[in-house]
Order: sequence, then structure tokens, then C-alpha cells
Amino acid sequence: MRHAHRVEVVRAAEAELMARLPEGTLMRRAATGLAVTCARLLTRRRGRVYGSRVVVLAGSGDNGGDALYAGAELARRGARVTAVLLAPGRAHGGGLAALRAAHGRVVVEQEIGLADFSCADLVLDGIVGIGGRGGLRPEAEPYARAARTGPVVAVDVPSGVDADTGEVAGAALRADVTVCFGTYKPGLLIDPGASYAGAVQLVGIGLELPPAGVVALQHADVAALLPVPGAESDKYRRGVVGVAAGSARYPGAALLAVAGALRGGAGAVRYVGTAAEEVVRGFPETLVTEGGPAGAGRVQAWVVGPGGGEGADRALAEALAADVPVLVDADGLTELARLGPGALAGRTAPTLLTPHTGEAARLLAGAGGDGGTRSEQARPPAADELAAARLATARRLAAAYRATVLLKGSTTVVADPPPASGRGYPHGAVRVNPTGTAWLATAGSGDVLAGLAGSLLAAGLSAPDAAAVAAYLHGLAARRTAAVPGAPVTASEVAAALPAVWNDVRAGEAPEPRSRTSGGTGT
Ligand SMILES: NC(=O)C1=CN([C@@H]2O[C@H](COP(=O)(O)OP(=O)(O)OC[C@H]3O[C@@H](n4cnc5c(N)ncnc54)[C@H](O)[C@@H]3O)[C@@H](O)[C@H]2O)[C@@H](O)CC1
Ligand SMILES: Nc1ncnc2c1ncn2[C@@H]1O[C@H](COP(=O)(O)OP(=O)(O)O)[C@@H](O)[C@H]1O
Ligand SMILES: [K+]
Repeated sequence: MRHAHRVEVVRAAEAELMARLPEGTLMRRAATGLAVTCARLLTRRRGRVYGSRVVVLAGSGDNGGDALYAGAELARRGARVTAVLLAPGRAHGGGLAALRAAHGRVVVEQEIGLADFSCADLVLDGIVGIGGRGGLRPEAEPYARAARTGPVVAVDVPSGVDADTGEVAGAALRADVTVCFGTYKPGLLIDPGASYAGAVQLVGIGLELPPAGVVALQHADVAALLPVPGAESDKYRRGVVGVAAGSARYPGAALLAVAGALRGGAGAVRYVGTAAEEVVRGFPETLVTEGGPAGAGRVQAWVVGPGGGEGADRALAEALAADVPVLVDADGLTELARLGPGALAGRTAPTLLTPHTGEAARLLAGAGGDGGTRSEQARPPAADELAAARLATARRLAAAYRATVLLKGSTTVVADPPPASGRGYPHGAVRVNPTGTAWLATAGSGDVLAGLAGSLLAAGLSAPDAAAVAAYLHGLAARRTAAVPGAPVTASEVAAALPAVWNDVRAGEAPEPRSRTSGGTGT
């Protein structure tokens, strides 16, 4: 599992450790790890470090210090290193002295800096790290836009990316590799920030950290959560998942949700709705009933809403009345937004909401704009604003509806509501999914995800586990499905690939790198 900690938590751990160590130890550890990665990249690119052109973009803080010390190490190995000072007069004194002692060049004129930047074999982005606030300052912006031939290695976090949230206000440096220190930062795992970070490498500097606020599951974590039948299992003990989906207008949604549900580990899938005939034709193993959830037999979890059309209001009401976990998706979410969070107030079994950002906007508007405070006269949030702040959006929704929320899209985020005591954050760790691919943005893939997650709920996983495991398998399936890597996939193909990725995960086979995050030396 990858663990990500907020800046405040990192700073406290750093302070505690620095108090016990000789001055400069942590920065030396960080700079050495950084230099090792840079040397490896240069060797891959040019065959050797000696003679390569390296540019260090150095801001005014310790992030610049790390970069300058790493630049000095590369200069000692024969690299031609130029440091561009973005805040001349406020550069890190020790780092600057080390670079000069190693015969590095130092420039302050931005035109010279930009020319060097564009033709460098490697650029170190040490403009700003976890101390960054707001977007890039004007003097740094040209570097975010300039053409360049060599890779950019971001120091700790790409400058311009908010380390705590992954939000990007304006321009940011687009890195090929980010070398982060001590722990991942949430902004390196959540888009849009994650897409600026490139491959993320973790360099341990010895921090002792509390439990992480944000985590990303990996194969072993998912494998440990997959439901596997035991010798005494029967189909009922494995769990029956009820799927209330599809409508005369959207019968295909029923088929796709059932396809996902059949591959999620439940012992049986019970379908209710108008597409019963089509479902049985497509999947004869499905138990079908006409009508709504209330008249169907017992299930261990309900999935309600995919392609639900006009019947979604009744299906939602009946499913929510059942004392079992309920996953609400698509038209079920639109109906829930109309009803507001009060519709979930009486529930004691878990509720899992799976909105995309458009549905999230509706849900927030239905909750009164923010955190359920209906009195607040906030402008309804726009979907693209919510996508730009995915962590905050998922948390706001979870708090407003007091339900687990899986927010779909580029970096799917799973958030739990804060504890009932109302003491607010930190609460259960937010899980972010590293396996997604933009090819999943295809009609019907959300229906497959809903069925899959519902099946995992019926099999006994908690709502956050079911959500995170489903997102993980769904993302892997999309990547595995493409006949040619990188080619478009269909929702049906994603569902069909689920057994194979289930097997990959259990066998511990590594996924192809998407998240472009890779394990590091650990903390
Ligand atoms: N504290 C420690 O012991 C360690 C810190 N490390 C490094 O130190 C960094 C944090 O250093 P600092 O606390 O000095 O903070 P930063 O270097 O990240 O940023 C602080 C400086 O940047 C300026 N600044 C803030 N926002 C800016 C923006 N948007 N554009 C341009 N400049 C901006 C501030 O005025 C301040 O001078 C970490 O990211 C990491 O790279 C590492 O050396 C590991 C150990
Ligand atoms: N840009 C993206 N990158 C990664 N995954 C995406 C992206 N856009 C959408 N997805 C994923 O595709 C799926 C689409 O679901 P949804 O929007 O409900 O589609 P539908 O309603 O057509 O089934 C979700 O799993 C979502 O996370
Ligand atoms: K940086």
C-alpha cells in the first residue's frame, strides 16, 4: 500500500527527527537520493553522467536546497550543472556554496536560464516543494510552458501542484519523474497533480509517521480483500447481490451491471426490473424478478440506479428500505440528489454512492451546496470545478450524505464520512485508485463498476473496501482488455476481462505502470 501524508504531518515528523539528528542530515539524505535517480536517468539517456548538461531550477526554500545539493553531487561526477536562481538573494546558502565548490555555474537572468532549460539533458525542479502556496509565481511560469529536450525531475512535488490535494492553480512543472521524500504526498497520487508527477519514487529519510490520511492500494492489498469461497460455502453464504437497473430505454445498463456483478465474488445475482428477459438471455445464471426490490427475495446487498430511467425513484426507495448495504449509482443518484441527504438518515446498513463529477454536482446541490448546510446560499458547484478538487469533493459528499463515496473519473477517490462524533477530519483513510485509464471513459463502464462493487458488498466487504477493490479491478481490466495496448475498450470487454485480472491480482502479477507511480526505497 502506498501511504500519503499531509504537509502538516510531514513537517511535524521532520521536526521531531531533526531535533535528534545533526543539522542538515535530512537534507543530505534527500539530496543523495535525488542525485542517485538523476545519475541513473542521465546514464540511461547519455551513457554517463560526465559531460551531461543539468539545469537546477532553485527557489528560495529548502526544496531549492535539495536541488542545489543534488546538483553539486552531479557536478562532482563531471556533469555541467547550471543553477538558475528564481529568487536571487534568497537561495539556500549551503546548497549554493556546495554547488559553487563543485564548479557549478549560477545564473540569475531568466533568458539565459530558459535557454539552458530548453536544451538540458536533465532539469531538476527545485522551485518549490511542500512549502508552496497558490500557483507558480510569475518568474517561474515560463519554465512550465517552455519546450525542453531532457526529462524534468521534480524535487518532492512538481512545482505548482498542491501537495495536499493534487489541485493545480494555473501553471505547474510537468515532471517525468518525481522523487519524494519520507512519504508520498496526496497530490502525487490524485489528478490533476498525479498527472504532473510522472513516475513517483519514494526516498526514505527515516521519518516516523502516523497512519496515512490517503492510501493507494496495490496488488497484495487487493488480493487480501478478494472474497474466496471456503469448503463450507454455498451460494447464499457467498452472498446474493440484487441489481435493480435498466429500463425500457436503457436495457443494456442492466446487462452490464449484471455482467459486473457476476464477476464480483457473490454467490448469486438477483435482477429486478424491466430488462429481465434480456438479462436471462445474456446471463442465464441470473435469478430474475419483474417489479422492484421490495418484491424480490432476500439479498445481502443492492445495486440500484444504472440505466434506471423513470423507475429509479421507486427502486431507490425500496432498496434503501432494506436493511442491507446499498450501492446507489446513475439515475439512483439523480433521485437521491432530489431527495437530499435526509433520504439516508434512517439507514443503519452501509450506503455506497458512486457518482461521476456531474452526479456529484447534483448531489452537492441537493445537499445545499456544502456539507449538508442547506441554509448556505452557495452557487451550485460545476462538475469541472469538482473534478479539479477531487479529494475535497469526495470528502464533502461523504460528509453531507454520511455515506461512503466513490467519486469516479481520472483518479477515482473513495472517501468515508467523518466519525459521527462530528470532530471532523482526520477520519478513515481516503483510498485513491492507481489503476484507472482514460479509456474507461466509455459508455456503460460505470454500470459494470456498480455491479462489481455491489457484488463485493454482498460478499461481505465493507463499503470502502468494496469500492476500492472494485475500482482497482475495473481499472486493471480496462488496461488488460485492449487487444492492442492503448486501443479503445468497450464496457462489455471490461466486464469480460475481470476474471483474468482477478487472477493476476491473486498471482501477484504487477500491473503495467499507469499511475506512473512506482515503489521506492520505502520509509
Ligand atoms: N524540512 C526538512 O527537514 C526537509 C525538507 N526537505 C525539502 O524541503 C522542502 C520544504 O522546504 P521549505 O519549507 O523551505 O519550503 P519550499 O522550499 O517548498 O518553499 C518555501 C519557499 O518558497 C516560496 N514560495 C511559496 N510558494 C511559492 C510559489 N507558489 N512559487 C514560488 N515560490 C513560492 C516561499 O516564499 C518560501 O521562500 C520539501 O519539499 C523538501 O524538498 C528535504 O530536504 C527533506 C528534509
Ligand atoms: N479520464 C478518466 N480517467 C480514468 N477513468 C475514467 C476517466 N473518465 C471516466 N473514467 C472511469 O470510467 C467509468 C465511467 O463511468 P460512468 O461515468 O458512470 O459511465 P457510464 O454511465 O457510461 O457507465 C468510471 O469508472 C470512471 O472512473
Ligand atoms: K519542486
